[in-house]
Amino acid sequence: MAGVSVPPAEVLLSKRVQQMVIAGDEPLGPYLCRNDHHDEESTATSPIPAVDIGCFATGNWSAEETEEELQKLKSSLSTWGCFQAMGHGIPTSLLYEVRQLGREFFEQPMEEKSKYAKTVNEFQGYGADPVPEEGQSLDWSDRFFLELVPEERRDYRLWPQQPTFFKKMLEEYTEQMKRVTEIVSKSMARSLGLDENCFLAQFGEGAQLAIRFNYYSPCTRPDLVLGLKPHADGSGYTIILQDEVGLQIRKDGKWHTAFKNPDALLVLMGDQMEIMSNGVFKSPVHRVVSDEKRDRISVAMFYTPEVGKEIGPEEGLISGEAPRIFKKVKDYADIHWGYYQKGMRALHAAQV
Ligand SMILES: O=C(O)CCC(=O)C(=O)O
Ligand SMILES: [Fe+2]
Repeated sequence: MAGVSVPPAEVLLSKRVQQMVIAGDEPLGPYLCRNDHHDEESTATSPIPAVDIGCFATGNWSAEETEEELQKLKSSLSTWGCFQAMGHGIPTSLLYEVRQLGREFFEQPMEEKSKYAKTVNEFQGYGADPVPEEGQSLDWSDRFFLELVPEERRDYRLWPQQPTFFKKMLEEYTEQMKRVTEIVSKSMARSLGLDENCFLAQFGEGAQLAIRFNYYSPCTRPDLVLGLKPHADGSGYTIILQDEVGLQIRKDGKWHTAFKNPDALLVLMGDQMEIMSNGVFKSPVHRVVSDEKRDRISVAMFYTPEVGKEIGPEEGLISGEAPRIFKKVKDYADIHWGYYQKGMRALHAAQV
């Protein structure tokens, strides 16, 4: 577009996407990242498998039924790299309230949200990702990111005063997530025939939980932007709560839309679970598409090994037929971040 000057990413990122949409601004420059007309044809609609994790927690199920769910879990994680967790025991009302908490936060006036704003290079707080490397695209979304566990990593100055029940609700959800991560980590180990505590031991006593509320504004040109660019997570795994469709998972060369299921938690493997499972579980590439009319909230809980803790493939998964494919690594999330900012995956950095 001759004659149209595009501000640099730093300048664009000084404004929130939500503000731009309210002001009627069109996306421009690095926000324009889609040129994949052909990929519309390759969007598929097969549902992500659902696994009833209640059977791993209660002991009320028969051995056959439990084995069947374990097999489903293993098969979903080695093909899709994710599954919809049902039977998690979190009341539907709490899931609704957590999503609502996100909505209410973003619906506040800018002056209120700005009290929790992060600077460009920080992670915790309200804003967008730090400025990516030259030539990388920007996401058509706003975020609010908080570290939750271990508690000493919390920065309470960034915990909103409004809505007033924010702190209570977040603490309640954190407790539920600790419980769910324990069930999921143990079940994943059992599904691979390993000692049920092996992944928990790798995550360590100081395993981290961090939450990201993602707000995806509508966009007049959803064909040109993405709410979140294609990426794989650097976490151990991520537990996603969503209210509307928009998330897509890459599998077999196609984008698969994750249907909305307000009662389910979408459990998605990050690169570190791919490493610990020696490649048996896949860390899937995923993205979020924008909608012309509708906004969307998602709440992602990142579960990541303790800071400074070395992780690596479980020995029990390595054999003559299944040689080690990953090295031991530590603070992989930082390695991941370096590549993410270049628009690249990081997993190769952990390969032997
Ligand atoms: O919004 C979503 O559903 C996915 C969010 C996500 O992939 C992330 O925060 O890493
Ligand atoms: Fe993600």
